Amino acid sequence: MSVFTTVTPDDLAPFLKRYYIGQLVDLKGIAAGITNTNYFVTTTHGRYVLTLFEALQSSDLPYYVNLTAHLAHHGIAVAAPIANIDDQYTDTLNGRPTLLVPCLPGTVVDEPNVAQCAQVGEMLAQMHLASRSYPAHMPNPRGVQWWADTAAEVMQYLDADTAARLQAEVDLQLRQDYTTLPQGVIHADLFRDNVLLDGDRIGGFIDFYYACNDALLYDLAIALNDWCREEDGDIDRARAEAMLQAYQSVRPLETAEFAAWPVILRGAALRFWTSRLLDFYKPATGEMTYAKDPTQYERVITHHAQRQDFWLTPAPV
Ligand SMILES: Nc1ncnc2c1ncn2[C@@H]1O[C@H](COP(=O)(O)OP(=O)(O)O)[C@@H](O)[C@H]1O
Ligand SMILES: N[C@@H](CCOP(=O)(O)O)C(=O)O
Repeated sequence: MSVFTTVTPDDLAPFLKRYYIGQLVDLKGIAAGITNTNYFVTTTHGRYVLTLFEALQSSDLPYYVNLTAHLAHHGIAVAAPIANIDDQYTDTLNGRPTLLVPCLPGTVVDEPNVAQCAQVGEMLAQMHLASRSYPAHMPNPRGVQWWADTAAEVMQYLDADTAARLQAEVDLQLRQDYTTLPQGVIHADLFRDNVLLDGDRIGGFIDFYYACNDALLYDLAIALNDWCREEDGDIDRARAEAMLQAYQSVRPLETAEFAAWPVILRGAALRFWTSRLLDFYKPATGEMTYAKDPTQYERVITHHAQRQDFWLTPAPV
């Protein structure tokens, strides 16, 4: 259950007076999510999601919040932040910075189909293009050096074989230079649980709190590694081809990206292998003890390392 800060209707009444969204009808905590407190807020005007940020400070929020406003302005399916009576997107409730957004249609899909993977690929490419005019810049706090530092921190807990494999992956990634690839704003965590789907249509991309500036191809690799992944860590060809073709129908990949693709897929997997190892062996105090399985991403890397064909055919010119 991810309601860390309790909000009662009495707490919310004065807060809602700072918005033009009607009177409170119902307030319900959202169980999904692992970082922030989220509530469904139903008013006489409609249904909204209220987020109370548990780790991010008010000063951290503008990059993410203005980004979603920018993307919504360009027609990308994201929840546009709602401004308060002072024309501010963020406010405060029960000692936490807050954000209020409309409730998007759809639900999280655990087992996506080919059409859904294509929709995600297409919208991801459109998100990459739409954010070219977004002026703010945020370096990736979880870039290659973070993978290397995190691997070093957890190495002591691993058996010798696993430690050697992890170190080899880190060394491989430290030899790459992804800064020469097309750069832009990336979501950086576009997993199945961060997209709402309404049938085969995207209800919305959510949870932009890892968004940053980095290689666009890396974002595509993160999404593909999750959306097209099978239980054993292998990638489903039909879903991968659909996602890549749909992405390229909007933003064809450049020659350098074709060359980088097999290795960046492993980098995108290493990002989550290391973060999951860290969550598993050194959970931060105050965080929920639930940690996702690190070996899932170790297996993804094993499959990528053995693969000859990476589903990319040049886009028609
Ligand atoms: N705009 C929205 N519309 C509908 N549901 C939402 C919206 N934003 C979040 N949710 C729901 O809240 C859950 C948790 O949101 P998320 O941003 O992933 O939280 P966390 O930051 O804690 O991981 C989502 O799985 C989804 O069910
Ligand atoms: N999608 C990631 C989890 C990202 O959320 P975090 O806040 O737990 O880092 C994964 O599946 O590992």
